[in-house]
Amino acid sequence: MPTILKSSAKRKSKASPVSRKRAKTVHRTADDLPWKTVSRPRESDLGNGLDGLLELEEVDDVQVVYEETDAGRVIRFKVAGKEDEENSTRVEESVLEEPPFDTETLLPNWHSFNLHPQLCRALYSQKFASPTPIQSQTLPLALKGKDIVGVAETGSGKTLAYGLPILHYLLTQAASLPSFSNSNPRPRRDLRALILAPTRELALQVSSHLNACLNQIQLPPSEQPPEEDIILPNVGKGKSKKNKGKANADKVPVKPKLPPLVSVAAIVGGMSAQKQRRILARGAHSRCDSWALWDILQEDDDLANQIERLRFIVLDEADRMIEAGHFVELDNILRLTLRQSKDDEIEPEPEVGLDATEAEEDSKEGIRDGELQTFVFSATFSKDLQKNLKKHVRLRRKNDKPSSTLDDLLMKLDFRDPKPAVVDLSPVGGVVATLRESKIECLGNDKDAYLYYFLLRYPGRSLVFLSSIDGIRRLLPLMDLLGIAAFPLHSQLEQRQRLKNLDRFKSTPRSVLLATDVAARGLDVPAVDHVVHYQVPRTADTYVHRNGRTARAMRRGFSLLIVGPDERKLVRALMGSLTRQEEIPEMPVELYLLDKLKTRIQLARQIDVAQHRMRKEKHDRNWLKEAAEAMEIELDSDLASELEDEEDVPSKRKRKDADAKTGALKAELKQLLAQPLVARGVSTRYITSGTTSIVDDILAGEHNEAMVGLKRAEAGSDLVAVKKRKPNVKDEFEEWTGFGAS
Ligand SMILES: Nc1ncnc2c1ncn2[C@@H]1O[C@H](COP(=O)(O)OP(=O)(O)OP(=O)(O)O)[C@@H](O)[C@H]1O
Repeated sequence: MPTILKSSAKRKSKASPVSRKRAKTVHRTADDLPWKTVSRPRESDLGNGLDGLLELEEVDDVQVVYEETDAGRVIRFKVAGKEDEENSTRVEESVLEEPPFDTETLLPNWHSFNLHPQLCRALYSQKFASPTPIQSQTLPLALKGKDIVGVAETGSGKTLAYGLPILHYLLTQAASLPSFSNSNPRPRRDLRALILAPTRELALQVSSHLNACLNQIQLPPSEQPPEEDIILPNVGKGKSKKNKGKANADKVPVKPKLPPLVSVAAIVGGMSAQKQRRILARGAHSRCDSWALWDILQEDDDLANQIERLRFIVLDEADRMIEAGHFVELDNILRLTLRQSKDDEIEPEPEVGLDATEAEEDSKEGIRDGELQTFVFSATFSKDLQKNLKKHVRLRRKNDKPSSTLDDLLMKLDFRDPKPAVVDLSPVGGVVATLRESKIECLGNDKDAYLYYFLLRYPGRSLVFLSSIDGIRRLLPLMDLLGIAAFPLHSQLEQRQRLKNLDRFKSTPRSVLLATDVAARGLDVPAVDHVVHYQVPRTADTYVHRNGRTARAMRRGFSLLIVGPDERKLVRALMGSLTRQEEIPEMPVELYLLDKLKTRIQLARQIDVAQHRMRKEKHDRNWLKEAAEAMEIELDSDLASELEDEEDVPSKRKRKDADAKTGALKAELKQLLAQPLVARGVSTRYITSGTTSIVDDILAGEHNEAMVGLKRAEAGSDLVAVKKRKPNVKDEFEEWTGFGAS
């Protein structure tokens, strides 16, 4: 039995003796009863997964009443108060007795926005004392109905910048809906807001971020579900004759739970289509969707109609959407949001600049009541694009061609606001102030050793970006053999596995996520210490977004570029594209230790190759037999004996030899891993002697555990001084436009 404490039950237990006394009997569903976990002595811990048997729950002050109804004998649960119904007050009224949320005192920095008190309560409980700059600049505009194009650095709180105005609107609207009553259960809610995100993880993350605000919501008395009793199967013996032949009381369903006031759901690919339809059928107010939505829309006319009546549409990481190559689906969804009457072509407006006076102009207009409001957010929008957006915003499309550029895409958006506000808070050079960048230049073949060195030298949570899935598949077993906790994340993993790996990464403080750029955008893992670019990214935007997985919400972060000889030009071009004046500093490396690590890596590679060969041989031997078994056919006797022959004595011996060789390599690696890595000049025999004394560091707890003789240090604290870039090199940068970089 799950422990579900509905808000009213919670309040009841907290209520003072006076309000308890005044509380009246309230009917609850079995799940809604105020269950409490039964405490038990520690000795009773059975272990072995049997604990679940002992997770008992109990409930107090509940009266079980049997009642004869037309449907037969039913059980009703009554959460009893002290007084009878006539001279009592509804327990929910204790809500009214609670002081309303005092935003002015508790959240003075949010007060001026006049957000719904329930949202303020949620912000307060999440300890969001002040709005971030993008939130404080966009909120007033959004709340007065402006369409917004928002650009701000990674990790700066863009989700709530668009999420809060949506939730505020929906909560305010919900308050004006008719209240519950037995005769008026809340009707199924329409879809009011659609948030499109480029990756599944991002869609799920946005959904949980917004739900974190909704989870705090306490319903006012008028919005509490009607007092409905749960009808459970008839357990009594005496079924009245009268009811025989009528609807079988045993099958009387439990009344469905009423949906919450506002809900957010994620529709993502890789989830069962049935489950997604169920989510939609329940009627979520607002949801974070991705491409999977289009599949459902094609079969659901009702939902398609709801899209036409949306109140909000959001494109999160809009520039990535066009890269992801899903123009067709996106176009189709956006086309549904067009209003027929507005679909006519409108002459382009004269071009206007993006100066301060314009921002003032922007704030004058807005959408009309009930119209669709559009938010487009990203950390990277080119200035050109913003200008084009301004210039063409009123040029509604007549052409039905799919979008291929961000300009096209934005033009597909049916901005109702004649002058959408562009709020551009992108940092100079594209990098947040709390991020430290560095690079290592090395031979391509040495990248593994440098990565390994970095992970040991600066233990923490590191997100390593690779440009290919094959690269991840190669690196993963090496990490495993070297004893480093590493998890993969790429598009060829099943969705469940992707989420599981992400969770493992989040919950393992010293771990590595080996990811493709599927993880570059939007992912909010608060404690990522380092981002490593195993390969130099192909565009400046990708560099910015990858780096944005660390140094989020004003925390410190570090990024490392591992640059092969053939990538140096690319790095220069990247810096030019970001209009950087200074070179990225070099990360210092103890080359003496690096050589030792190379030996380990070499061994790990040999083991991996040997294991791979063995697996492949086994697979080749077995596949025909397995295929035959799967198809339930018998192999031709000649073929069968041929396969048997392959199992002859010499090949068995060969396999045994190979096994032994791999075992020996593994033992050697194990021995190497067990030996401490000792920095040059350190005596391990007499730890107080040598050129570097390690005793003091050990006593002060400042030593690096994996590398004896090196102090524990934060990545970036020991970077080599930065050189100014040469002017002639700068010219070369400026010519480069990146590989599809905006
Ligand atoms: N007002 C606030 N005060 C403190 N923290 C906040 C506030 N608003 C949001 N955050 C936190 O900041 C973190 C980053 O927020 P969010 O994911 O919205 O950033 P973002 O700008 O969308 O980043 P990206 O561009 O990488 O997608 C989140 O963990 C969020 O909970």
